[in-house]
Amino acid sequence: MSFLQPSGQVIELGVNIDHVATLRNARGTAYPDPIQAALLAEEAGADLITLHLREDRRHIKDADVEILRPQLRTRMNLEAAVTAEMLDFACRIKPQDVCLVPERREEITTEGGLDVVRYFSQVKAAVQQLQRENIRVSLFIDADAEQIQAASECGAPVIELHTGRYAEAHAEEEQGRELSRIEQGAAEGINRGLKVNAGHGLHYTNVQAIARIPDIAELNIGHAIVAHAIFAGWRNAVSEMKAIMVQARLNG
Ligand SMILES: CC(=O)[C@@H](O)[C@H](O)COP(=O)(O)O
Ligand SMILES: NCC(=O)COP(=O)(O)O
Repeated sequence: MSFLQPSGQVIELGVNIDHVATLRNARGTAYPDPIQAALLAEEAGADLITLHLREDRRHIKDADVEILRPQLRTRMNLEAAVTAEMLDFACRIKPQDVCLVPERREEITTEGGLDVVRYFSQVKAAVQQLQRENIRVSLFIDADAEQIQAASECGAPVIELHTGRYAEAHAEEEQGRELSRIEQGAAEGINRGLKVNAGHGLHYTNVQAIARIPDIAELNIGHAIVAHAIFAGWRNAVSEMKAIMVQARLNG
């Protein structure tokens, strides 16, 4: 369910279920079930479900994606690296959305945005391959004018601005600078006719400033929701995040 805001721009919540799978994999049990988490998240207000099939399968497994795809009532946003293996998998599963992300096996989490400038030809080919399967492609990039331009020029209709540096900023001044970068990046994306999303490291007290940016259509949030769910319950963690986002957008 999307909330139409005075600005006319809907703010949507993509719930990333990766770390439900992290907890499941910790003991090799079948629980907690990421599929159940996704379906309950939809009931609690998620507008889409995001999941990151990493090369090392540290959390989401191929079967999670395969089983979930036909069951989702909203839509699936599959995050994947720009590799033949992942592109072929995505073309077989045909999620509504694929977000191309950078990936290094040794990273703890996604460290930066996809370098579309450096890998332009490969990313363009990946975008075209996915679009041939009627998959909408998003590029997970830093809020950088050159990257936004390259994303537009390679034919991707959507960008997701990496909010990690904003989320990890300790000093208020640094966080303000990062917020301005994201605001400018979002405006640049809109000027280029792109759908602009954002995500990474967002939580219950830093999401408001991002949700207030009227050019941003969708926030993908996972780790903080899974963490909060331990104390508040899964449905509440999702519904609370959605309510905070909507209220922030309404307040402007
Ligand atoms: C691309 C992104 O920022 C998130 O999807 C993040 O990758 C979540 O997965 P990890 O926590 O495994 O990095
Ligand atoms: N693309 C961001 C995402 O899906 C969730 O990132 P995080 O909230 O787990 O940091």
